Amino acid sequence: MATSGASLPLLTNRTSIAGLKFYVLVIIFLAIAVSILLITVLCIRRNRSSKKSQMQVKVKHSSGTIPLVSKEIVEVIKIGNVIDDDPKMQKQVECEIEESSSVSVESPSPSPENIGWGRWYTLKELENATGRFSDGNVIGEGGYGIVYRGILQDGSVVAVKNLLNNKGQAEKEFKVEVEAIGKVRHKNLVGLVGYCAEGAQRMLVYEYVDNGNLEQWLHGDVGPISPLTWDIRMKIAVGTAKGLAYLHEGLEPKVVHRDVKSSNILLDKKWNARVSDFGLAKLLGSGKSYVTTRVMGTFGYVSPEYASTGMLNESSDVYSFGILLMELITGRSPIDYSRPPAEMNLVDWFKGMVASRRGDELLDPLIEIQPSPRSLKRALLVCLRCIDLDANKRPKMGQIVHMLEADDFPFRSDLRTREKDYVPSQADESKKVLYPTRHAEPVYKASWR
Ligand SMILES: Nc1ncnc2c1ncn2[C@@H]1O[C@H](COP(=O)(O)OP(=O)(O)OP(=O)(O)O)[C@@H](O)[C@H]1O
Repeated sequence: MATSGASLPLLTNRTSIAGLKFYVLVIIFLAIAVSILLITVLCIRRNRSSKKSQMQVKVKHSSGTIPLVSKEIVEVIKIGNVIDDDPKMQKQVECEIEESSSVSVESPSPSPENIGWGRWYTLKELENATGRFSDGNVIGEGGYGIVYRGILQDGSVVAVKNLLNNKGQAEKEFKVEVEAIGKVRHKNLVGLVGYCAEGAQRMLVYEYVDNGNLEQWLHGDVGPISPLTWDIRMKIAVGTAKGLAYLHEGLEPKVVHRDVKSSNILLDKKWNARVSDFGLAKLLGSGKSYVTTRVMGTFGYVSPEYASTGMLNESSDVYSFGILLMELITGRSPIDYSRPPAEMNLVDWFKGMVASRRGDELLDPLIEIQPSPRSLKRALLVCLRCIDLDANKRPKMGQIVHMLEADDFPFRSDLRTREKDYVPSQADESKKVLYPTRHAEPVYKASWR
């Protein structure tokens, strides 16, 4: 009794904070603490349930005929030249070398009439098209935001990429993307049909490609026999090469994609390849390489010189294309930690197998009908040339198109190389084919368009 009696005057004492009594302050403090706690708990629960429903939606949406791939996108922060080797951290490389000064953060403010190449959509139009961005219309989610399927008022089907707008970085990428790809049209590229920039919202509206992406078909559950036959795989490789050749050689200024990978190769029902996601593309002045202010790409596909120096030109895309072609041949991911250590890195395993003349064992076991040895050798040689450590020795994308299509490649060009550059050993034909000492550059006709 004596104790509580003594504490009462202390509680009723006035404090120096706005002359409030001590007990009032205690009550205010407790109320704030309880509110913060409640808000935190509510936020966590909401977050969890929205993530869960998004996952369910993704499964629902693509469970038809397109296989699912479980994706964990993790950012890898690169310090200096060392790429983090932690397996858990290797899905995505995103290295900030220094803040870009060339790209303005201002929102574009076009009018529907003046953008020329497409349309500026209002938020309302895109809300209507996507059922208010309903979960049922989610196609998937990438590093830049959620992609929705939408039907415009004229009945055309589109993919609406709702960019994460709360990051300055996404705004910059948005502007780069719009300006770089707005006017680009090619049968092997996913066309941008418009965009929306309203308030804080930033959205890109693309043509809809209806048969999933290459990553899903290569690494999803397709059963014991892949629907991607050898011929289909080569068709996808050639189509991708044509799309990239157009970006590199058919535009002025040229465009380097910067994130060539299997999830960015969309497929239609006839297995035509459509290269998507120009979010990382950057316009380049012709004839010069370009030191970019940011290095971006996906781990496993990034060329060594691009990863370490930020030196960017189209040969970085050629390297990534080489990895993609390896992926098509082998059905393996560029980095796969579920494999034995010697096979985790696709490039190392691939080179080792070729060096020990076991090239035919590289073939994806899910391919039922084997390609001809000539066709396989041609593809293997193209891979090796694309991943040449000397970026200057890598072929151009237009040349790659011809190499992949030419019936007599590598045999004719290899013959020329041998005649001109070195005395052939008596080694077997495959060794000669796969290891020319210098790359012959046959004269290619520019027919890749
Ligand atoms: N035009 C399109 N038509 C149909 N599906 C698309 C289209 N664009 C993207 N998608 C699908 O939406 C999903 C997300 O694509 P997005 O390009 O945003 O990410 P990603 O390529 O998976 O990853 P990242 O952002 O790292 O490139 C993928 O499943 C992709 O196949």
